Amino acid sequence: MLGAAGRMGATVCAAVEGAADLELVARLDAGDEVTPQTLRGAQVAVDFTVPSATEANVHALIDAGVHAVVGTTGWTDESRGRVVEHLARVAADGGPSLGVLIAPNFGLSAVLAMTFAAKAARYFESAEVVELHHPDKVDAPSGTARHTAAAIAAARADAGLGPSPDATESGWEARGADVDGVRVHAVRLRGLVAHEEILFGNAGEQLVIRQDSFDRVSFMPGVLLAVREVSARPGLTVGLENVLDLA
Ligand SMILES: NC(=O)C1=CN([C@@H]2O[C@H](COP(=O)(O)OP(=O)(O)OC[C@H]3O[C@@H](n4cnc5c(N)ncnc54)[C@H](OP(=O)(O)O)[C@@H]3O)[C@@H](O)[C@H]2O)C=CC1
Ligand SMILES: O=C(O)C1=N[C@H](C(=O)O)C[C@H](O)C1
Repeated sequence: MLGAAGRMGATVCAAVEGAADLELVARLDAGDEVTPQTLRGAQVAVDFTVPSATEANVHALIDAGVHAVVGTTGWTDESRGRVVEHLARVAADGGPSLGVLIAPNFGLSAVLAMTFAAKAARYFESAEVVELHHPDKVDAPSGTARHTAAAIAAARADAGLGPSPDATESGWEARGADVDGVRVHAVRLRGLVAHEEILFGNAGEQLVIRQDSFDRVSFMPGVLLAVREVSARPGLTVGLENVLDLA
């Protein structure tokens, strides 16, 4: 477990220790090197660290011949592309066929909300995303909101829809972040864990899809499923929806 002392890391360690078919062999945190020695024979590593560290961790895991399950946010098309290239290079050099699974959200309610939103997107003129989190979160907007907005944008483009209507002439800073042309708003509030609302509008009607993770245990079935499945999926997989066959 990389990021073992963190909020997610500690919860994952407890979940792995509670699973009869899994064994927790190493707990690494900030300041620990990721090497075959520190990984202590691990077959799969789980990374819940920080956006600034996760890419280097994944490359170190590939070099160590260990499959990776990654929940940390901050990934871009470019950083994911470098992982694909690294995995291909290792395989071409006769190295192990490794799997890396990066998921912005392991919660079933969040994965389903994103899936439903992607399906709904083509039918609505307007779409916006609101993500709500605990105030100790370091990134904004959330990885889940970015993934959701990107899926909505792709569905709108497929359907030939243009931008959501918006006559705002000034005060753009109040309109949230622009993620692939979809406005994303971030709320930080003590007491919250992780929540998302996806709003769709047409003349005279609205659809709101909302999901709530009230406790980090909500992410554990998805994380454990990914740990069990990642070695059977060589290359890079992005999103738990692919493992759940929802994509
Ligand atoms: N995909 C999903 O389902 C979910 C994803 N997340 C994401 O997971 C990440 C972690 O979230 P959370 O657990 O709340 O954050 P925390 O800050 O609680 O935990 C991060 C941990 O990683 C440690 N760390 C920092 N740098 C390194 C490094 N180079 N190597 C190993 N460990 C390191 C930190 O140590 P220190 O504090 O000493 O710096 C800390 O213990 C975030 O990106 C968050 O958005 C969160 C929930 C669900
Ligand atoms: O930092 C968090 O807490 C969470 N991070 C992920 C994200 O940015 O989407 C997943 C979930 O929302 C919790």
